[in-house]
Amino acid sequence: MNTVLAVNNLEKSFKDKKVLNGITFEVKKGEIMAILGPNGAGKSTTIRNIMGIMYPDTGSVKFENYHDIPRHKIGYLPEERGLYKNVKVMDMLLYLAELKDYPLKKAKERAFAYLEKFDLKGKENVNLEELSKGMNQKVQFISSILHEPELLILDEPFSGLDPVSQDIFKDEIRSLADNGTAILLSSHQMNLVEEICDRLFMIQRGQKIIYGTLDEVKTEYANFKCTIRGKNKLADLERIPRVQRVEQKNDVSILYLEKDVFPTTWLRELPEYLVIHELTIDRISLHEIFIDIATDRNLLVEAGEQYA
Ligand SMILES: Nc1ncnc2c1ncn2[C@@H]1O[C@H](COP(=O)(O)OP(=O)(O)OP(=O)(O)O)[C@@H](O)[C@H]1O
Repeated sequence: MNTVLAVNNLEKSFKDKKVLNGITFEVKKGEIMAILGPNGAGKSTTIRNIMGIMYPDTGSVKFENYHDIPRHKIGYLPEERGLYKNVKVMDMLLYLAELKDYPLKKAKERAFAYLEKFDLKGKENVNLEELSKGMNQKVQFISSILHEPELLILDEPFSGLDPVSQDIFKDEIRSLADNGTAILLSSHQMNLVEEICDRLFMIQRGQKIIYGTLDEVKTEYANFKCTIRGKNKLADLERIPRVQRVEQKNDVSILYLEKDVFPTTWLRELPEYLVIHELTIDRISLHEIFIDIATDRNLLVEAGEQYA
């Protein structure tokens, strides 16, 4: 797959506070890459450096086949919403497409089609300030894709959307990638990230923590967890070999297992005194990996794991 965007070793400080420290990753044609991290990790700063809204102290941002940032080839949904107010929906869409040198006739056709797709048919002549927050977000999203960008950067595209709209966004983002658009997306909704992303780049305090395909990350970092329904003493569960920690709520206990546990071997060796009404074994979710990192519980490190 062709690399569309290459971010290399970005460093950025505000006064004497370093907020980006060696950020390096690529976004390839046709893939959805998620940039993840706790609040204040440096995601928006990374995106702003890519967009040329601010400049890094060192490091580079390179676009395939371009020396400078090809603004007409990029679509950008910023974290800040509702940038325009007293403007009609269609006027704003066409104005922004024109700024990207996109043919007017084609822009208009695409705008009508997208408004219909996003359940905004008939809103062409409504002022943006009269639309709900979610509707505004849909219009802003349409404006970021109307000119058929090669690279689409979405900062928190799902925030504030109801589940139906989230699904519409999700399907559209997936279909854009399937048609070749390179997509960089920041989001805190780990379930959605897990559903649509091909690769992810997780940062904390401006530094890389995890970088790889969703499958690689899950296999590498998502240890198994065993959920048992049945009344058991915490101390008994904690004594079971290869159990890293236990969380209990009423009769349900979740046993987080160490890395490289083989579930079949581990299950065979469970002590007979355990009360088990139900038992399931799964890999921990991206959400749990994220929480480990964001809360500095960081079991990955405690387990002696090397970062990717
Ligand atoms: N213009 C600025 N001046 C000073 N500090 C800044 C500026 N912009 C961002 N920062 C700081 O840089 C750090 C990273 O901020 P950034 O907005 O990139 O985080 P983020 O990962 O996007 O967070 P969130 O998930 O909350 O949106 C934070 O500590 C923030 O306070």
